Amino acid sequence: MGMGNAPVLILREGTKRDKGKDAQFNNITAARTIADAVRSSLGPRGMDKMLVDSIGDVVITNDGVTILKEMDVQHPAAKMLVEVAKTQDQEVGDGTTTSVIIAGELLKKSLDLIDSNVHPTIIAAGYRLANEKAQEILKGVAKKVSLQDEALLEQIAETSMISKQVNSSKKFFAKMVVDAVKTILDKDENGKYTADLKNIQTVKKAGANMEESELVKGLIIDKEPVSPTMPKLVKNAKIALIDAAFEVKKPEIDAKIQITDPEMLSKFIAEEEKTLKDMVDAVKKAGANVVFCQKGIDDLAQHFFAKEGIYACRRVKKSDMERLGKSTNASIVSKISELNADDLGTAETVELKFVGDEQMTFITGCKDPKTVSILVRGGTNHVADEVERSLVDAWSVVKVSIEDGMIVTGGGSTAMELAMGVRDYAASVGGREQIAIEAFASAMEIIPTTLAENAGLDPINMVIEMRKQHKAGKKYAGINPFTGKVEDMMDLNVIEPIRIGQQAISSATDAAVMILRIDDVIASKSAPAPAGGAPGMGGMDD
Ligand SMILES: Nc1ncnc2c1ncn2[C@@H]1O[C@H](COP(=O)(O)OP(=O)(O)O)[C@@H](O)[C@H]1O
Ligand SMILES: [Mg+2]
Repeated sequence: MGMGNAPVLILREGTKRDKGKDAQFNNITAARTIADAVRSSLGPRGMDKMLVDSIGDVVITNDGVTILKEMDVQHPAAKMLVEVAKTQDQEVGDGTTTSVIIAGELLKKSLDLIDSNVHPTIIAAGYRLANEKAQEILKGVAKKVSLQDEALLEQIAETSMISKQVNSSKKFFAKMVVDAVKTILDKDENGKYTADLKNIQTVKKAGANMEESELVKGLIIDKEPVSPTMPKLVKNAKIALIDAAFEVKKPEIDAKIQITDPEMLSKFIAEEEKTLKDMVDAVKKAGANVVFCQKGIDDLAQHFFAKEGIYACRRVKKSDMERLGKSTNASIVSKISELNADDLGTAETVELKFVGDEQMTFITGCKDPKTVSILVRGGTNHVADEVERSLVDAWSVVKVSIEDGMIVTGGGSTAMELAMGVRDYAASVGGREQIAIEAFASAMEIIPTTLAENAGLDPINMVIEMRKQHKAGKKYAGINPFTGKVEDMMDLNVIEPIRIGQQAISSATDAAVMILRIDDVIASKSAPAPAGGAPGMGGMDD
């Protein structure tokens, strides 16, 4: 046989290749599996999921991004949907389930179109146009919110907590969260507010009712002073941050010290004592009455500190040291003898307080008050963890509402406005994209549909009723999962920051378009098997 007829192998043997509709079908199916996994957790009547990892640790949550992070997703297209949730989490902090459900629905609709021979690039183009229109409509239906609308801001925080275990205490936490965000707020040159959420710290401790959680305007350090004879409360604290040990350096391994007579021994001990005394004196001379040390504090040094009435903690975490530095305006010093008054930070009080049966150090009245700590309580560790996750959602929505100054109503009401607006727009575009834009419009209805489903309602009837009311101009009509009726979400105070929808729709569109445009999947032998590939089929020596 002549060379010209031999097949040219450009891919390694064992490479799996899916082309054309097969590739699209597989990718879309895998991505939709992800959306289906989180669907039942959407909304106030959504269910929680219990996730058990390979070593048996349990997480109970209905937070979309947490569910997806815990699932060990392998398929590349499915991973893109996990990315959608992560982006939503980073950019907004809430709406992760929503974003994934929308992406899944856009893909589902596109599969129908592909089946009826609409080319994926046309679908992608239509989705992009529809997304732009949707963003415009969102701004049109949004209402303004300002920093002074405290009740409204609390309402936004409450909406984000309705579907969580913290629901029964949402009023309590909403007040706390709005207070926290307002405290850390910054204003830039243009008068625009920004909130850096890194300035909110949480300290978790199980063993108490969640309403015993506490907002502290300052810092909580999970440490107690090294000696019980030290003061429990220091007012007008002058704080030294030391990144060095209050210990005498042990001699090198091979340097033996020969002690030949008792006089020499006592001299040696006296010297060690003097070194430690000098260290403590250096702190005292600088004027400090509180010391946070990142390293160890020798017993004798502890004794000297206690005698001077200095509050000293050892082995403080580096991240805590940095936070302390920032909020008390102290510099971290790594040479004790060089510590001076300028390096010290200040706070009105440093106090040892009981949290459950443990004691922690509370630093309040700081120089820069733009740091707050929330002491998170819950009956068990699982509850405390879920309280913390809910607080993160809540302060995130308050933050973005203040930053953007715009809100929309939830319960599927805004999604329905988008569905109707985008559908109208489709007709005006015409051409081959029209059908894709219409599909995008219908995909928006997945939000009220899922909310209805999760509340045990008939989704079709509910959506028809909503369409009717929206056509009649009731743009806040949405699903009330508690009464099972279509009601005015503005009246019910179901309010969300506009950024949830903006981000969810644009990243869902991006992901859908990206997945749609793939028509060739080339997986090397070692790559994880795409959906459908049976695992464990390889030989023993694989
Ligand atoms: N009281 C309520 N009535 C109707 N819908 C609500 C209510 N509270 C929240 N929702 C809706 O629930 C959805 C959010 O559910 P959630 O489980 O928090 O998912 P996500 O991860 O997307 O934030 C939003 O569509 C929101 O409008
Ligand atoms: Mg939410």
